[in-house]
Amino acid sequence: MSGPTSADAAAAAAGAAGKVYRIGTRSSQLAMIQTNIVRSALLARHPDATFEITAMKTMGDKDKVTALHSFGAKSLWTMELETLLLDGEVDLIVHSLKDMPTQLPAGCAIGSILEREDPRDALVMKAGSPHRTLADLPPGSTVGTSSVRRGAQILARHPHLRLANVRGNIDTRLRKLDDPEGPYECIILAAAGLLRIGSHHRITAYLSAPTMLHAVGQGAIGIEIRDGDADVAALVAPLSHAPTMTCCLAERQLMRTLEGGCSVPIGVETKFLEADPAGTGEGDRVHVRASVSSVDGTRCVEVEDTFSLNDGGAPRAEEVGRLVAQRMLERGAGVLLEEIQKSKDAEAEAETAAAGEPAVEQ
Ligand SMILES: NCc1[nH]cc(CCC(=O)O)c1CC(=O)O
Repeated sequence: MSGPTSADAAAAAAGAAGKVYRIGTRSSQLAMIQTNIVRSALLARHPDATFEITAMKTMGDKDKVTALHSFGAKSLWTMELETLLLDGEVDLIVHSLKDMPTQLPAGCAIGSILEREDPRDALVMKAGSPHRTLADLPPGSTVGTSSVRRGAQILARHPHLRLANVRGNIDTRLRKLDDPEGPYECIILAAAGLLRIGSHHRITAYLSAPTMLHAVGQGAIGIEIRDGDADVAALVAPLSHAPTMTCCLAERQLMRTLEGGCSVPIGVETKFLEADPAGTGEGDRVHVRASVSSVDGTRCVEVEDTFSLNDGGAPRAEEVGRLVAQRMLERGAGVLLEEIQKSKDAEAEAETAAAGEPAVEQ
């Protein structure tokens, strides 16, 4: 993704005055907060333009979904908004990058990736729980998560714990957690969501490598635009945060290469390492740690390395993601992915029969 030139930016700034831009978003609390972050940033740059918000419930927000896999589970959060985008009903969409499929529909593109909030997962204990860590929990305690990635990593280190699905938006999940009649002793949520909705006080502990690698794109906000819409591209490009963009493009390419589109236990941790200002000759680098686990957590392929970026921009970031994925495949990740695909196919069949709920959480 090449940044706009200053001439482009100036043209866009001049061109935006008096215009009305429509921003599409989900209507959840977190989605609205993230959309307002984007709207404020745009308004600060273009005080003479108008930015309207079109909020909707997507299929993923609704509790029951019939035959979900026929749509590809991953697009449940984005598909209807993308239809509005392609129809010209909205001009840009604000998403949690984590919820954006790695393959966007034809005609759609990522216009910007904003600076990442804390990408780690967070452990949240039930209100009043005396426990502070997963290791503290008595055998058989129930951890609420619908994410196969989180579940696999928990079972790998804490096979004495039990997993149970918990669905809904963040506040719904917190409510289900605190229900005295409820089954959960704790739940795992993205720290970013809790921080953004102002619920940092609910974070009992941050989870990170080697215990828990986070989801691809977690904690970052992505802006989706129409491919080739130069006006909107120039409008949103300055909102991008280059280090976040590098890390997230690498993570997304890793996932794409592994073809782990939806509900596959791929965990990552990516750190942008800025060039040493003392001038050791080393340019910017990126440190990547990534894993694929079996769903029960008993097997895992992990790769960790540091890569030079050499000012290679988006193509280099994606090359790094591809390299890490290839190393993972060389070390046997393909077998794990195949197994997971098989069990997902079987699950999808059962779900069609039962018109069950989606398991799309990353
Ligand atoms: N589909 C759920 C979702 N999508 C984005 C976030 C949190 C914010 C983020 O990861 O950027 C969450 C909730 C969660 O995983 O706890």
